[in-house]
Amino acid sequence: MENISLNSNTTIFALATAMGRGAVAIMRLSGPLTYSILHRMCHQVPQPRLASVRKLWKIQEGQKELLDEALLLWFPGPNSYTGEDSAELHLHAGPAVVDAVAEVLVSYGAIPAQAGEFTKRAFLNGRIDLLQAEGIADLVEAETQAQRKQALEQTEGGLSDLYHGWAKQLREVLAFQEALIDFPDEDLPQEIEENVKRIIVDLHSEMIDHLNDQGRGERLRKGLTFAIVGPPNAGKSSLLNYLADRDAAIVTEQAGTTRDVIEVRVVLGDVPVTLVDTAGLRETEDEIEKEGIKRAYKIAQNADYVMCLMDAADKNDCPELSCDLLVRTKIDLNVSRETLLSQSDKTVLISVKSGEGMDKFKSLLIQKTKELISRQGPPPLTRVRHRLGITECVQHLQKAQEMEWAELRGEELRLAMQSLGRLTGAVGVEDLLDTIFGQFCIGK
Ligand SMILES: Nc1nc2c(c(=O)[nH]1)N(C=O)[C@@H](CNc1ccc(C(=O)N[C@@H](CCC(=O)O)C(=O)O)cc1)CN2
Ligand SMILES: Nc1nc2c(ncn2[C@@H]2O[C@H](COP(=O)(O)OP(=O)(O)OP(=O)(O)O)[C@@H](O)[C@H]2O)c(=O)[nH]1
Ligand SMILES: [Mg+2]
Repeated sequence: MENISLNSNTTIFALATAMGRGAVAIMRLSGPLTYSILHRMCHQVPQPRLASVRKLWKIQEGQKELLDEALLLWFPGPNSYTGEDSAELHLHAGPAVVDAVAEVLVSYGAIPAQAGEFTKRAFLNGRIDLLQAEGIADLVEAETQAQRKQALEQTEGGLSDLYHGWAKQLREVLAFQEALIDFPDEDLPQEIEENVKRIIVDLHSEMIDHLNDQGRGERLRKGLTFAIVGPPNAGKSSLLNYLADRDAAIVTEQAGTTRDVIEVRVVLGDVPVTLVDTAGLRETEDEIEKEGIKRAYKIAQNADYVMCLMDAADKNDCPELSCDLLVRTKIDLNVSRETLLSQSDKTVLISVKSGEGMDKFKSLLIQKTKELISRQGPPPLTRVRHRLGITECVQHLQKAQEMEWAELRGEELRLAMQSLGRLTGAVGVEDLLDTIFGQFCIGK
């Protein structure tokens, strides 16, 4: 708790835009010294929330030096992003301008902000909850429209509403529960006891459904991983290069060309996908190749989708049993009748050389990414933190269902509520804050 009260006494600043890029750099300020710093720098502080052009001055030992002509915004607390007195200095983006302004801010008592500190203050001042703060972090990082939508929904409180709704129901159940404790059993209508049990059962199954989502929200947030595995020379690196639209991996006629794991990030069906090319799977005495093959298996194990590539002329079975798709390659060369006939849902035929089958293959991948992240119904959880919290909550509800005594059941319900409270940030989260906000970029 100590550093929380300390935080609000300091005035922090950070560049909110990327350093060294663009025409304008936005310097953000938040904290109690904001007004006096603005006043010292520009003499006439603009009207609240009214963008105004001002000359920015550095005054030292009676010398007055012009630093920049900037657009200023002054947000008196609590009507600001952080809830504190804040300001924005829209500077010319040259690094020398930014450095000179930062130096003056420090000399006037402001300190550089930590990663995520503006948003952390917004949370500590009750303007947003923890789930919304995480949503903002995701929105800042979103690369695709689908990611933007998911992050925005969380920022707007979609997930918070879901968890608050559950917490509210638990509170009501708890109230019934207290009634059961306070009055002798005989006096209470049977229905109350049954009602309590039914609500717990329903909540429990709703949370299980929320957890059983195949990690859709987390997958969309972080992007998917598609592994390309198979025997040597199957055309794995050729396919990677084709999908990446550049020569990311070395391709040769020699079996065993690729040894390292090669990752390329692409966007498929509005989802960021990391394609991973791997060493060809085979028995080998070569130490380097052995290590590459070990890594290939590990990649396949952790991938969201595994494609096994095999030469269409290869009569062997797929060496990676847990693959999701068998891709028969080089169909521009001689292909046996059996191979052509053996096409199934799990098999596609391609040639990166002639382009044959590539459109169908690509649309299949896009369809797959959509399946892996598609959802209906309530907002999905988007982080491991959420998964752990809801799992904890489910465990308490499970115990509550097993309890004979109302007193013990009440305790489990209280613990279940606490798990939800930690997710929204309503209770006991001091220990989490550094982890959560530390992942933000500076200036957020
Ligand atoms: N220049 C700039 N652009 C930005 C932000 C910012 O801080 N500065 N944002 C942030 O990172 C986002 C917008 N979010 C914001 C949310 C609340 C307030 C705010 O000042 N709210 C006050 C006053 C509202 C009003 O003007 O009526 C409030 O809610 O009381 C500002 C930005 C995205 N764009
Ligand atoms: N005719 C034809 N040749 C192909 C096709 N795809 C790949 N090749 C050739 O097959 C050979 C091996 O291709 P790679 O992409 O290096 O195969 P790989 O699976 O990455 O091989 P390793 O890295 O050794 O495991 C190269 O000579 C490619 O030019 C194709 O569709 N048609
Ligand atoms: Mg290769």
